[in-house]
Amino acid sequence: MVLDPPLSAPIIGRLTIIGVGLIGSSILRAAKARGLAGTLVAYDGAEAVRDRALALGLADLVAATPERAVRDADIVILCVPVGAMGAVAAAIAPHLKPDAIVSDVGSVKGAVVSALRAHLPANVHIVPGHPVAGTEYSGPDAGFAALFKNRWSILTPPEGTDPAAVQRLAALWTAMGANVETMTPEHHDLVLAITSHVPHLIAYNIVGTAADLEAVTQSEVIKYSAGGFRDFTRIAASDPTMWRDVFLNNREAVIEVLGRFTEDLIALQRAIRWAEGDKLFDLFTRTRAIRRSIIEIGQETAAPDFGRTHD
Ligand SMILES: NC(=O)c1ccc[n+]([C@@H]2O[C@H](COP(=O)([O-])OP(=O)(O)OC[C@H]3O[C@@H](n4cnc5c(N)ncnc54)[C@H](O)[C@@H]3O)[C@@H](O)[C@H]2O)c1
Ligand SMILES: O=C(O)C(=O)C[C@]1(C(=O)O)C=C[C@@H](O)C=C1
Repeated sequence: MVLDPPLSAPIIGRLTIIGVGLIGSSILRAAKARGLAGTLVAYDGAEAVRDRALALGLADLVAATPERAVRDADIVILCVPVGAMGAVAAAIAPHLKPDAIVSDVGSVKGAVVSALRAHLPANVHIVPGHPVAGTEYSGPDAGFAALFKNRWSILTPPEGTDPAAVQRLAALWTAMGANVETMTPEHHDLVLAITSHVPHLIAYNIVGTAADLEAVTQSEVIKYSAGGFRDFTRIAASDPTMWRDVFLNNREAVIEVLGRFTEDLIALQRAIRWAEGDKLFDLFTRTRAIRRSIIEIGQETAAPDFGRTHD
């Protein structure tokens, strides 16, 4: 997957990325590859990450403080774990220029919107976002420029946000290859609970259960994990800080979806207990069709409408 060639002129003057991990470094790489900003600035709370960002040449300036990083920035994107968004917003708030756009890439939106609004001044534009693209790896070495190509980037601007600011951020994501969609934070959090958050919880749980089972020793887990279990271990290798913060900040939607999921699981358990093969066969046929339709439209990250019925 390759990005389009560089633009003839930048579309942003100064772009600042706070948090140079998988997502932050991917934005820097994509922006650099396509020449999207006049000046690229990076800051990370960890000195080792700042040193690595310098060594990798990810930005024109790797700032030593958040204050310095956001000075004169036209767009600032917070790429830190969801639980750190409020503290970062508080640290940069007094140093932002009027009319700057402040965005983020957090996997949860309602809690982040509240955290940003609580700390940022009224003279900046808050346009929260979430690129629905990632991997199980973290850190500045894990990023790559084409991460967002043909993936969704969801923007959740609070009511009353200047449409021109939303448009400028959308243009940045489009230039990085993403397809942009706008929705409310609440809708985002419910959709992502089913398509991303609960699937991760299921993966963490099944791998934990397997590891705890006496009969399945560590070596057997590895030895026989060529099939479906291996896919779960990939997801369950995702960053613990990031995912702790996701679940702590999207509790309501995750608990709602988990309730539905648990009911459906119990129904499957009953079908197995009573040897109701037709029920199992019907569900598996329906889910196979969903997978095939996702592949057909080339959108492996699209949210399927499961349309499950309860008995
Ligand atoms: N990993 C994914 O698949 C994925 C996909 C989409 C969105 N996201 C979201 O993107 C954000 C970043 O995730 P990531 O995978 O890039 O994480 P990461 O662990 O690779 O990088 C996060 C970086 O933030 C830095 N950081 C943490 N607290 C900080 C603070 N207070 N001030 C400055 N820097 C700080 C860390 O040192 C680290 O370098 C999260 O909010 C996550 O929910 C992740
Ligand atoms: O592909 C993966 O490894 C991911 O988990 C990426 C994934 C997802 O669930 O789709 C994870 C969290 C994000 O907020 C967005 C994307």
